[in-house]
Amino acid sequence: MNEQLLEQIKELPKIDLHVHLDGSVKPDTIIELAKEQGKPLPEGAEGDLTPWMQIDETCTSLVEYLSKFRFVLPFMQTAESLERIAEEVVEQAAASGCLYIEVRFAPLLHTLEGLSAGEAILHTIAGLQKGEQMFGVKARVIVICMRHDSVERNLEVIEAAREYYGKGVVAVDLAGDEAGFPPALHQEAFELASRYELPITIHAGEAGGAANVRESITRLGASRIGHGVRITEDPSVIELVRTTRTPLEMCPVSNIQTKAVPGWEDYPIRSFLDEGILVTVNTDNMTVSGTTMNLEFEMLAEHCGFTLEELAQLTVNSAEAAFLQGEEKEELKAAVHSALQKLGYTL
Ligand SMILES: O=c1[nH]cnc2c1ncn2[C@H]1C[C@H](O)[C@@H](CO)O1
Ligand SMILES: [Zn+2]
Repeated sequence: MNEQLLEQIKELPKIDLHVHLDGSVKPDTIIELAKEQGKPLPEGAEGDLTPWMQIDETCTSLVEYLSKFRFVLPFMQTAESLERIAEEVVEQAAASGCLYIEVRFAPLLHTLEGLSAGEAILHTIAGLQKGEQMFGVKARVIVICMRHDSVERNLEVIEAAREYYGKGVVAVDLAGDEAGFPPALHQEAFELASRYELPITIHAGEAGGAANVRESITRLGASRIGHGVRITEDPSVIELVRTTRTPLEMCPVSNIQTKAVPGWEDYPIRSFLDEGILVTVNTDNMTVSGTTMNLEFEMLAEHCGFTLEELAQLTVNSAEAAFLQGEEKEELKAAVHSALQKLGYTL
């Protein structure tokens, strides 16, 4: 690929609106946490843990992809581990030139050793704040309800999210096995979120069809959609997403790995842009997917022919889609325009 473009991509500011905390743990950190916490690593897991934590090209589905998360969760049950991992996510985002990130995680996955959902949120926010100070990347939390959890458990998650809304938390989400658990199962939890005026994003149209995207917008009150690649299956859902200006948090490398799309030649991002959809590009899981924001942009340049200006436009879209106040969004957009200008381009 064009060497100059590769260099310029590194200089471009980025925004990652869809990155999971537990999918973005540095392998060496798990080795250290295992020692500190006196927990054994599974038999055979020695040296570089990357193969244990990263999906490979043989992955056939989202369910298989999700199996990778089981490895890290036992080491993410303490205040210290959540703070450290959150801080290190900010560090990794800084290395890709991110200005702003929204880091998501499911508090109930971190309550196996006594932390409450609220405490898990508190310590994740603390880690992000430390990262923000150290690495200069603004960082906020999106609180996840898991699809396999009961309505009662997820109502608890919404209550905990509300407690920290405006104090580090910016929104709530629904994640996990989309094919096995349709959006309607969680209507009650998201009705509560709407009553509390918590912004909502929902994973949909990844391992499930376009109808899930429609349901997430019309029944669960989503104002953003995680992935959404499969809206290609229904022109009326494309129209809904377009006319409601619902941003799509696309995660190209992850979408190829989970087989949400068959391959790069079918990746619909350019057609979505042409149709006037507010598209954003994100990592999903830096470790599980073996990706970074720089790599996502490189892939788009290589496989979808994106120019530097088009990539910068994606970051402007992300600023627009961010769960931030208007003024903060304008600041981010101005930073993108000025960085692009320094590189000799304008939008
Ligand atoms: O791409 C995804 N789709 C649905 N669920 C996901 C994806 N990436 C991660 N998750 C799940 C697994 C994690 O344990 C959970 C909380 O971050 O969210
Ligand atoms: Zn995700």
